[in-house]
Amino acid sequence: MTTAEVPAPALLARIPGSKSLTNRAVLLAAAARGTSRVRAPLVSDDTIAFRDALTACGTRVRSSPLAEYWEVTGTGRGPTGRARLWCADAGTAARFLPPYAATGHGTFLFNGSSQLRARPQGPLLEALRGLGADIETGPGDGLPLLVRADGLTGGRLVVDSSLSSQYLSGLLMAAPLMANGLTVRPEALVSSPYVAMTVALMRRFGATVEERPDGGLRVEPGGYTPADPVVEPDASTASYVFAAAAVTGRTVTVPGLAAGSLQGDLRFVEVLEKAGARVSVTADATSVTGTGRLRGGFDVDMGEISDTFMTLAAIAPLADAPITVHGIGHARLKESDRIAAVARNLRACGIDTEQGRDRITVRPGEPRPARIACHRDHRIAMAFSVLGLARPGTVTLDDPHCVAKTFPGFHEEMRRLFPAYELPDTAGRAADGDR
Ligand SMILES: O=C(O)C1=C[C@@H](OP(=O)(O)O)[C@@H](O)[C@H](O)C1
Ligand SMILES: C=C(OP(=O)(O)O)C(=O)O
Repeated sequence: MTTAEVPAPALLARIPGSKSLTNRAVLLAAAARGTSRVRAPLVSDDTIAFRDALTACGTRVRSSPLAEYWEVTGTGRGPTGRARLWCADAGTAARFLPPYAATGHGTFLFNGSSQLRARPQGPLLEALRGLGADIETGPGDGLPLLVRADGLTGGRLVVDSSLSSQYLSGLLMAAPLMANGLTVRPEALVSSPYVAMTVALMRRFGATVEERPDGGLRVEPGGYTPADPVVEPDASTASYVFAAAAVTGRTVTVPGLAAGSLQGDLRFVEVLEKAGARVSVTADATSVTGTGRLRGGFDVDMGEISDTFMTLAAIAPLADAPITVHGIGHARLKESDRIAAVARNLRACGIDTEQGRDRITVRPGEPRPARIACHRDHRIAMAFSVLGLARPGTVTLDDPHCVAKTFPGFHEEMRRLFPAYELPDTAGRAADGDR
């Protein structure tokens, strides 16, 4: 082999913990009687908001000095007393915490940023009211909401899960604290891997959950027992460094994100494989090796892994043929209307796109420099940063700090891995909504 043929060494990415696993683990630990340790938690805006909301209603959480673990002391029941819970931008807080609060006794006022207040809560409220919970809301069906809690007996429910899976996850996690447990069937479930993650973690904390032949789930009463789960690196976050591997022709490895992962978003690597990258998922790590070119000419359903569709869409102009993503209508209801935001930003780069209710097509083209409107959506910022890595000088983010929702050190890690990555101007941060 000549020197020219020696492959560049793999880049080892340091990807912080999963937001979804951290927030589930902290909630289940709060509901368990005794002390749990949540190891390698994500420390970011979303998980700090979630942790602080739980602390506000009486849970003790202590971080080890370097946040290698959070020690959570739970009471074995729902919260008691009066508290205000600030959910910031975190959909998981707004959807997981009200059902937990309703199993307790007291009054709990939930609120969040203007971005979060615009996100729908209707199916969750309907389900909780169907279980007898007393909940007051403002004029819409979102936050703010007041839960006047007096315990829940549980029962049977059908939950509209067409807008978000988080309603079902929230109800499931509260179910072991209901006197008679819960039998629940989702209708039109999106993002189903997150429900599988919920069930797996509930079992880890000692709950009994059975799958029923009609697609429903039966959760037995009896609460939770403490556990010491290790949080995996976040698979949605890893999608940016994997995409970066694909467009730069390098190999990126994420240790700890491996076969048997509880995160559906790890399947994003299969999408990169379609686009021509080489992928390896072993018992210890996942690696993606790119060619520096992207193969297009495919149409892919990303409904179950919709947090990663933008990672693909932002680099899709670099492919040799159009790429269509479908099944992602619910991505319009997240931190931004993500289909519209991606289309508008690509258009600003001179790229031709076409959007439908639940789809987007991106046509090949050479992006021209543009200021990217992040809409305070961490994933818009991170996805377009990968395009900026592939085409230096094209991408300026209007709010580079918004990555802090799930990965405060994103830009620095991209720069460490890829010295050519242009660090954004870090002056200023868009307001995070009126509190
Ligand atoms: O349960 C979870 O942890 C999540 C579920 C998904 O939301 P939807 O179910 O609303 O699609 C995902 O987009 C979000 O980032 C995290
Ligand atoms: C949709 C997201 O977050 P959440 O719903 O948890 O606010 C996300 O992280 O992409």
